[in-house]
Order: sequence, then C-alpha cells, then structure tokens
Amino acid sequence: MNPPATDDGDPFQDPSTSPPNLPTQLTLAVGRNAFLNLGSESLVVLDEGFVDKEPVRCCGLLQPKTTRAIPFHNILWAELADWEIAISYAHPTSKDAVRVAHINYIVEKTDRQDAEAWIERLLERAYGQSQRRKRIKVLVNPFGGKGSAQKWFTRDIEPIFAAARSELSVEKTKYSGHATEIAEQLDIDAWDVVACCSGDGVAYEVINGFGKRPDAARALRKVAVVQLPCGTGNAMCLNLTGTDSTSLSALSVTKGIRMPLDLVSITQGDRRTLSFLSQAVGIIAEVDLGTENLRWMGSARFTYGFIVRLLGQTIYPADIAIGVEVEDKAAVKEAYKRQHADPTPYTPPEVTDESAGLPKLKYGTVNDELPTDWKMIPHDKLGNFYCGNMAFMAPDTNFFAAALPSDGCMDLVTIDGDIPRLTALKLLMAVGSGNQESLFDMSCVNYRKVSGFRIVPKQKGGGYISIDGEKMPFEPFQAEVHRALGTVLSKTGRVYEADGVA
Ligand SMILES: Nc1ncnc2c1ncn2[C@@H]1O[C@H](COP(=O)(O)OP(=O)(O)OP(=O)(O)O)[C@@H](O)[C@H]1O
Repeated sequence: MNPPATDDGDPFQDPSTSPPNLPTQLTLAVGRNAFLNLGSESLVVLDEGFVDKEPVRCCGLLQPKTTRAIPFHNILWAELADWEIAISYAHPTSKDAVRVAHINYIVEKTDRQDAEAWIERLLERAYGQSQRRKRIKVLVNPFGGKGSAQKWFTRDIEPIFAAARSELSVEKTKYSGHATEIAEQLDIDAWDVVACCSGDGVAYEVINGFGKRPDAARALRKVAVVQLPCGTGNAMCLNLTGTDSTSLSALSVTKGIRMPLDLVSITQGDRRTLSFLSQAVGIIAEVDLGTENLRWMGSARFTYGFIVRLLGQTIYPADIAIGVEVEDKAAVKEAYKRQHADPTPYTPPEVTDESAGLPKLKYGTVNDELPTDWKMIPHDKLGNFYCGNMAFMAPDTNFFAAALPSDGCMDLVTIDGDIPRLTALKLLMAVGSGNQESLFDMSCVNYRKVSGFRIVPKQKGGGYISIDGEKMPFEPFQAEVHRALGTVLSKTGRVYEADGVA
C-alpha cells in the first residue's frame, strides 16, 4: 500500500544503501555530482544538489541530506531520450495518496549502452513478475458511488497508468448492463486488463459478459478484471490491492500480478450467472439491499440496519443443502495456513479448446435433483446465510478471514437469528473491529469451506437475495464453485490483502 517506512519514518530512505561504497554495475553516474543507485528495495538518488531536505545526523554531526530513496514499487517508468534519463514514479502526498513525479538527469559519465542496461535493471526490479506496459480497457461508471468516478479517474488513476506507459482505451458505461455488452464483444487479444472505475457492480457485469461469450473460458483466463474504488462497494479492490485509495490502487494495478480466481456459477430459475464475491440471504442481504431509504446515512446505514435486525432477533427461515469440503473451524484454519504459506501460486490447466464456454455444472442446476451426497436441511431459525469468495466485504470488514483466491472453495458463514442479544452485540463488534480472529472463533458462527449449495428461502412475504451486492429474485438458487476460472491482478499473485486466521 504505502512505501515501506524506515526507522526515521522517511519512506524515501533506503537503509540498505550506504552512499560511499556503491557497486558500480548498480550505479549510474548522472549529471554533475549525482548518482542513481539500485538499492535492495529502492532506487537511491545521490545528488549533492539536493537542498530542499532537512539535514540528517551522521557521526554525531548534522550533514546535508544528499540522498533520496524511491521504493521500486513506486517506480512507474524509466527511459533514455537522447542523453537524458527520465524516471517517473508515484510520490506519496499523504498516507493514502500518491501522485506522479519525475526525475530527469543528463547521462554524462557513462555510455548509452550502460545507461540502457541500467534502466533495464531498474525496470526489472520495479516490475518483477508484473507485466510492463499493460494494455488496459478502462470502463468508467459515471454514476458509481457519489458520481465521482470520472473525476477520480482523470485526477488519480489515468496519470499513473499513463506514466507507466500503459496502453489505454477509456469508455464510459452508458446504462446498466452496458459493461456486460462491452465484455461480450471485447477483442480479448487486444487487451490484458479490463479496469472498472466503479463499484463492484461493473466488475460483476464484466465477468458475466465474459461468461456469456462462446469462448468464455479463454476470455476469463486471458483478460484480468480489476476494479478501482469509485463506487459504494469496493470489495474487489480492497481484497486485491489492500486499499480503497484511488491513486494507491492504480499503482497496485500497474504493478499487479496475474492471479487465478475461483468463480461461482449461480443457477436460479432458468438463468446461470457468475459470482466473484458473495452470496447472501438473511440479515446481510436485507441490510445491503433493503435499506435504500437510509442512503442519506452513508455507510452508517449498514451498521444501523444491522443493529436493528440483530437486536430484533430477526430470522430468515430457509432449507439448505450444502456440499461441504472442510467441516470444522480447526480444519479450516489448518487448510488456510497450509495454502497461505505455500509460495507457489496455483496454476490452472491451460485452456486448450479456444472455443470452450463455461465449464459444465458438476452439481446440475437448481431445477435438477439434488446431488446424492447433499442433504436438504430446514433452518427455521436462520439469521444469516453468507457465502464469500473474497475476505473483505467492506473496509474493516474481513468477514471471510479464511478465504483464498483459488482454493476451489467458497467460505460459508451461517448464524442463527435467535442468538442472545448480548452475543449479537459481541458479534457486531467483532465484525466492525477488524479483529476477525474473534468473529471466526465465536461459537455462534458456523464457518465451513464448501464447493456448492442450494438454498430455498422460506421467509413469508418475500425478502432479499444478494449476489455480489446485486439484488436477485427472491427464489431458490444453487451455487457451484469453479476453481480458478477467472483472472484478476493482485499484489502477491497468490493471496488476498487481508489478515487471515492465524
Ligand atoms: N450510465 C449508467 N447509468 C445507469 N446505471 C449504470 C450506468 N453505468 C453502470 N450502471 C450500473 O450501475 C450499477 C452500480 O454500479 P457500481 O457498482 O459501479 O457502483 P456502486 O455505487 O458501488 O453501486 P451501488 O449503486 O450498487 O451501490 C452497475 O450494476 C451498473 O449496471
């Protein structure tokens, strides 16, 4: 998220570099009395001409500070034009914002070949496994969130993409469903990434647009879908970049590593759709979708709606059949720890059939017989049925602390609606505190890893079903996970930016 801070709190200080003894192959002499050096984590600029910095204490004496360190993560681009080396980087302007800045030096004391080789080394460190100069199809939802997506894109996101020499095509979504159509018709060989400057809704549409294509499997594998936080719900961005700052997430996307993502088929009536984030029936769905009248409260509407229903011991009866993969919390923790520590990301099998659509449904649809090993169980006291594919559902709400991007499982939380009010309050505090250990460990919280489920809601007079925050008809539906069907960009290429279950 932010550049690593060092002992003296200066993120632009690389402690690993001591100016006087620079290894020559890592150092480029530039200008008069200036050097560019590749440190372990940062590009270190040594320039006698720096006058704007506070002096530092060295050997007991105050010395003028002649170095400046720029973390490799923040380096956006570098190139040699004539005899000038130009480096663009993301400069922190506050704890949660960066803006593009540049340094330029004349290359004097070395030849052009050396300078070009040095630049290549810098870019290797700056990008690592991340693709350089990504080709990005940008979709801007002018009505996302508070309607500021276009402004934020122009001010915070586009300059970073442009400085990184990304190839951009920007399109505003004109109506609901437009992003689905764009994804359905997209030339997938022309783009590496679809970046949604929106909430989660446009990312949902893009994934579903890919899912409708005759070559769905290839489209979902080939083009990474990312979201930049310009909406009300920005869960995808939080999980993959660890921030809901527009400029920091643009930097993370620029440096993002491709990561396979499990996707979930939802069948309801005769329809099949894809979900990347969550499925909710009960309190969460109702709070999310049934409190539109409280929009004026901003995000407090969720907390308020939650408290009212929790304390009212609201129940949402349903019949549920589940394909359980990991049954108890100890085993869930174990599975999480093992996979989280594995340094090798899961590599899905290649898509060999270029015209393959979505995978066949292993468990059939909601209209078929139940799979033989699933059992339909009435849950008359159900309060919350919440199934997640990512960890964070909102800022500070790491609801599915054991979620992993491509473990081939969804994380299912069920909670009874008639739990004592004191327990309900503790639950609420555990959700809001960001202390997920306590939420996960609370005895009223059932936490399982599942590969599929069918739910038949029974609430009299109807209710709410939310799939990735989108309102669905209040009818039975079935879910089935497809391991690593989708592709996103993330900081690590392996895991979510969330504290897991220790
Ligand atoms: N030009 C448009 N006019 C109306 N609706 C649009 C337009 N472009 C996109 N949409 C719709 O807006 C919905 C919500 O968008 P998005 O997720 O970007 O914002 P949000 O503020 O997080 O959403 P929400 O309204 O769910 O809180 C999407 O599902 C999409 O269908």
